[in-house]
Amino acid sequence: MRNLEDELFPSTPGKVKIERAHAISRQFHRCFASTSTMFLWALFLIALTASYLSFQSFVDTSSKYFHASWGGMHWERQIRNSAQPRRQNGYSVLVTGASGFVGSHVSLALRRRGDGVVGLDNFNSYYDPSLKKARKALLSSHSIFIVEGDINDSRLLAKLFDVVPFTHVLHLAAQAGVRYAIENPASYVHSNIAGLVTLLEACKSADPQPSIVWASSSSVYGLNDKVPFSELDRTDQPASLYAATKKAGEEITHTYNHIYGLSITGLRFFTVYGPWGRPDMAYFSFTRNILQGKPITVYRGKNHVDLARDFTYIDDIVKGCLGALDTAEKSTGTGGKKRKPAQYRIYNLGNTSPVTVPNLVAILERHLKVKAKKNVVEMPGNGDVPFTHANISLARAELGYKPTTNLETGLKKFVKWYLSYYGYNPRGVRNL
Ligand SMILES: O=C(O)[C@H]1O[C@H](OP(=O)(O)OP(=O)(O)OC[C@H]2O[C@@H](n3ccc(=O)[nH]c3=O)[C@H](O)[C@@H]2O)[C@H](O)[C@@H](O)[C@H]1O
Repeated sequence: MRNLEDELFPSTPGKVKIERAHAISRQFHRCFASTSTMFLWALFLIALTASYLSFQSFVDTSSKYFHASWGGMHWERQIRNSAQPRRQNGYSVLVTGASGFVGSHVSLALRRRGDGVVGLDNFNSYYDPSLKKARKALLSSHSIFIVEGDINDSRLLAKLFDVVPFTHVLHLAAQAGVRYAIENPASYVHSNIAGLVTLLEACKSADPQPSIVWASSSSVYGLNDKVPFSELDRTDQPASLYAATKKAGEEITHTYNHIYGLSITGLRFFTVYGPWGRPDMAYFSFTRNILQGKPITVYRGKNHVDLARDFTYIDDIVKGCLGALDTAEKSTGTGGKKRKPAQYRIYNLGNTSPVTVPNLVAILERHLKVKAKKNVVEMPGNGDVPFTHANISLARAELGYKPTTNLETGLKKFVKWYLSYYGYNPRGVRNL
């Protein structure tokens, strides 16, 4: 039988062979000893790495739930202060999307008349978050505190309702934009459906339950061609996923009203524009491009028919929101159970005088004193509808809603704001 020695030194003779074999054996044991030490070290390192990784995942998971940006006594004090009404029988309103266009305007209006306001906004990057931060700074200079968080965060919502017995929720947080839904459909489901349900769940469990006023959209009329659009018209032919999620929101809110007794008012906004507006909207991006000398794309409908919108000025929309809050009845549920039927309403908030897109451009050219480079193209089939036109009889009768600003005047105010905010900076970036 061949031994190790023979294997290693097949030709080594006698004693030398034996001594060398011992030496080899010592080496082998040393080597084996060092191998097992290495093995132990390796085991130790693996264990260390594994515990580090699981610690990391614990930190990641916990940070989801114990987010550093909210919680703590100081934070709660800020929330309570901000929610405190400064007038008799004033409201405590939770405004979602408070750093958004409509949200920031209504928050300021509520604060000015002495209501308490707490904002909630996730500051997402759908459009320049620095504009949202600037709106937040404006609100904060009026003692309005905005929580940075998402409406899908049920723990955060529960905490907010724990800290403040909100009388009202003005729900304006949403994924806006009709055409962007083609690019990012999931974000519409996330914010306009999942987020809405999370918020309603929190409202239903809150004690007391708040009254809810929320932003639906003129887009729910979709392919409806009966003008002007009335709340009684059909809304089952959406032309975009955005419209479909807003319509779904109307059905979802109805369910929560029916089962849990939440008082709910949906407002169908018609193409809202004005100072501090949304850079993704046509009037805003046209202004930027015209000032930069860049071409603008003007969509045109079938048979060369111009597209038209019932453009509605922000101050009119603010009055409509306040009218809805002021006429909202209390929710009727408690402990998650309805005690009696609660109010459920839907209103158009439009201007009632549609203007074509080429006309919008002509007004901007006049106010900016610059001629636009127009690129007129067929309307792509990406969710647009040819026209919108609101019948506002119901809102007028029940909310006292009465729009007073036409597009000419409203755009003048917008341009004035645009130039003061961005300056004449041709890159459309804010001068600080
Ligand atoms: O009422 C609503 O519920 C919605 O209003 C708004 O949608 P819209 O009415 O589509 O406004 P907006 O994009 O300003 O386009 C205006 C017009 O310019 C045309 N348009 C647009 C872009 C362009 O590059 N060229 C162009 O011709 C375009 O074809 C259209 O005819 C909100 O964005 C939306 O979030 C929702 O609130």
